[in-house]
Amino acid sequence: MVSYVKIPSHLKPSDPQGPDLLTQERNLASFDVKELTLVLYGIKDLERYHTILKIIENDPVFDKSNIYFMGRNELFEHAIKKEKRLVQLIRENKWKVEELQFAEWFLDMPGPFGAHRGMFIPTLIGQGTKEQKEKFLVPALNYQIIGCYAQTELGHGSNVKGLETTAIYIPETDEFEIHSPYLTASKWWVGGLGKTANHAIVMAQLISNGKNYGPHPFVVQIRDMKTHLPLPSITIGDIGPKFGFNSTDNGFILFEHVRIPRFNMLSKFSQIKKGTGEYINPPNQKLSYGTMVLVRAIIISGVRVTLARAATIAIRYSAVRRQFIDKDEPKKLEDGSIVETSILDYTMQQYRLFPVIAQSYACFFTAKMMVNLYTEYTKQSSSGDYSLLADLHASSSGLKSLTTTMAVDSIEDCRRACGGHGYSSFSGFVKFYQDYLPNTTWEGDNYILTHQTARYLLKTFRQVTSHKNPEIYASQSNKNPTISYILQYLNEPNQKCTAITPSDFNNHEIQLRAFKHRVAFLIANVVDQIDNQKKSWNSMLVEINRISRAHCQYLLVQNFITALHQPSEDESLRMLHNSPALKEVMTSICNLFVLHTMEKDIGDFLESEYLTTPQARLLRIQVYNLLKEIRPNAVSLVDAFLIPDSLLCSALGRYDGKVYETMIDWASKEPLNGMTLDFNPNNDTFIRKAKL
Ligand SMILES: CCCCCCC/C=C/C(=O)SCCNC(=O)CCNC(=O)[C@H](O)C(C)(C)COP(=O)(O)OP(=O)(O)OC[C@H]1O[C@@H](n2cnc3c(N)ncnc32)[C@H](O)[C@@H]1OP(=O)(O)O
Ligand SMILES: Cc1cc2nc3c(=O)[nH]c(=O)nc-3n(C[C@H](O)[C@H](O)[C@H](O)COP(=O)(O)OP(=O)(O)OC[C@H]3O[C@@H](n4cnc5c(N)ncnc54)[C@H](O)[C@@H]3O)c2cc1C
Repeated sequence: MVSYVKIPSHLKPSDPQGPDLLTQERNLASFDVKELTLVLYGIKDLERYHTILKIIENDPVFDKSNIYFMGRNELFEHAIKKEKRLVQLIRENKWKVEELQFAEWFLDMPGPFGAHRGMFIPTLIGQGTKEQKEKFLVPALNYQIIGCYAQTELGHGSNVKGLETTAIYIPETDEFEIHSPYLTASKWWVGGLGKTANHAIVMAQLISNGKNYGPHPFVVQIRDMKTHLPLPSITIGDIGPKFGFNSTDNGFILFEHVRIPRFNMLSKFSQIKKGTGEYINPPNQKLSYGTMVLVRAIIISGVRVTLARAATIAIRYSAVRRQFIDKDEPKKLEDGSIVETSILDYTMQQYRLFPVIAQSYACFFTAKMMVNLYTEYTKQSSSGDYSLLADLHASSSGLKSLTTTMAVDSIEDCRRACGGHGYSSFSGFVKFYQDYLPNTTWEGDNYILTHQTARYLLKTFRQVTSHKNPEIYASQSNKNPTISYILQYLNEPNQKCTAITPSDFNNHEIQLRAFKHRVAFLIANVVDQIDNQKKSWNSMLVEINRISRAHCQYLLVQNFITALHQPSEDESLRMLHNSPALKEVMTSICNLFVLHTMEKDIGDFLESEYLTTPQARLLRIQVYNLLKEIRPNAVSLVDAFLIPDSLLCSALGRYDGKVYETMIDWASKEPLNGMTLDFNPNNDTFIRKAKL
């Protein structure tokens, strides 16, 4: 890239300690960073990581050095080129899902084929029959057709039952007619639809013999395979500029009595019989919403690396950045000279940033739990047993909501913790934040999703408490955390915390009891208000949100603690258990996650009367103690995430700590620096290219 500004050569490094500060930090670690990285990735995935990274970093098509200077059209073109190159690489290297996951992560750009891979293909896999897979999935996997997932409409998103697009069965021709009766029925927001896709999975109200059977998925070809123009009676467009995600062509589509063969209704679970139009019921009414459950689970698995990326930038920058001389504890160099204090040494900075590291590790263990639950469900459902679906839907909804909200809040906290430079695109936060933000809205708005989790919790509470002998559920409490805490609460509704010193709060039994008691107390309260005081659902929505949050925080806490203590077959967990140094640092991180989470929501714990006010003060002191304990390991804990510089794309978070050199180098490449302003008012051009 061209530099438009020549940087004077006389400059000495302004802070000779700068990059060295990171080396000094790394020397403080109490554990082996490589060992922790291995725990996080596992041996096989770490090999994959290095193989794929090398390919991506050495390919000029994936070069990101110009990315912060691109406008919408350039971004889109760049993304299309990347997608095409990625397809070539998939073919050349025969990449499977495992490799592709790394490639997509390193590419770091929402692209026009994202919905094809993330939603179109999974829906065909999950909901198509064998014949439908042959017809649509095989060409989709070969990129001969490119698809998108068209569910949301201009007028309805969350309320899927309220969708207005119809698919009416026409027995005479054995076809469906796809139609958008109102402007508000226009499909909207659909990723890859605006310019790229030639097929769509359209969620539409299935109507046969005059009866509406609710939203079902239909495969609809939308563009001509040769000209790429929209097919007759179909109107398509891009929805315009957005907060972020501008490298993707989110689109809209309207149908005017478009006919498709009956074959195109995805029919693994429910079918329409030829000629009669008879509807065959699915084994579970919500199976047509299956893609959403899968994608929510995938989103939860991705939160760990999002938090890790934000923490890496902010922690490394905070170690390098210095402001003020600490009057009480001035920092002295070996030669006795006094230097400004690294901002990572300020306790407020630690309080803002260390919990983000802890959140990332907490999400790592919960992602494992989510994958296990999903795998178990897939296994059972393949033999017709859908009994785990309700549990899976409840935990994936609530955890998607909690963890993605946590992630966007933490990216912003980390950005602000970098002061003014955090506001520059060169920080690596701006595009990253903009592109991540829709995770709180898509696949279910984060507030709406908590209703689903709460419904399940209230139902379970009512079921257990209405039984003459609730203990009959005890045998299920090992597998079902909700039943476990409800039973504990029923047995001991006035449980009290036994901590008398700050360090007592490191006791994992005390921590678990606190979270169990709090969530059961909150559920009991909501049940009482709805069932006995006859409060409406709407009047309880804030409490509904609170119980989903409390439940999911408990899941995160429980999964972390279990991972530290329970013997496991899991390769990563065995490595963790076998290393005393790793176990020690992970225990501190776990304690910080648990106690910081409690402290943030201390009102709930006090209200449930598990804690007293003096105990809340002790807890806070223990949070401060943990910050001090973690401080020497902070940089190494983020190094262990192994987020490559090419992905971070951050002047502040680089591994070598060369923050200031990079800031001025990148600024010199700003194209505006290649222009001169022409102030002659009689000229109709105000800006012209400078002669370099
Ligand atoms: C890999 C990354 C790729 C990223 C690309 C992402 C691009 C973005 C794509 C999209 O955003 S696609 C559009 C996604 N849209 C949504 O997620 C819409 C959100 N809304 C819903 O999911 C649902 O409508 C609702 C909010 C869950 C409500 O549904 P409904 O009104 O039908 O249900 P209820 O009456 O509340 O409940 C009925 C019953 O069904 C259960 N249930 C609801 N959903 C599911 C489900 N998905 N799976 C299983 N069960 C479900 C619900 O719990 C109720 O059960 P009971 O309480 O009656 O037992
Ligand atoms: C970048 C991006 C990409 C997307 N990609 C796709 C795609 O590929 N395919 C697709 O089909 N969709 C896609 N979507 C759409 C997305 O799934 C929806 O935006 C999402 O489901 C939320 O629906 P909505 O926008 O209609 O919000 P609304 O449902 O209108 O919600 C608006 C607000 O009202 C509140 N609210 C609504 N109902 C209630 C209630 N009952 N109680 C309390 N509060 C309520 C919500 O909490 C929210 O704050 C995408 C969205 C974005 C931003």
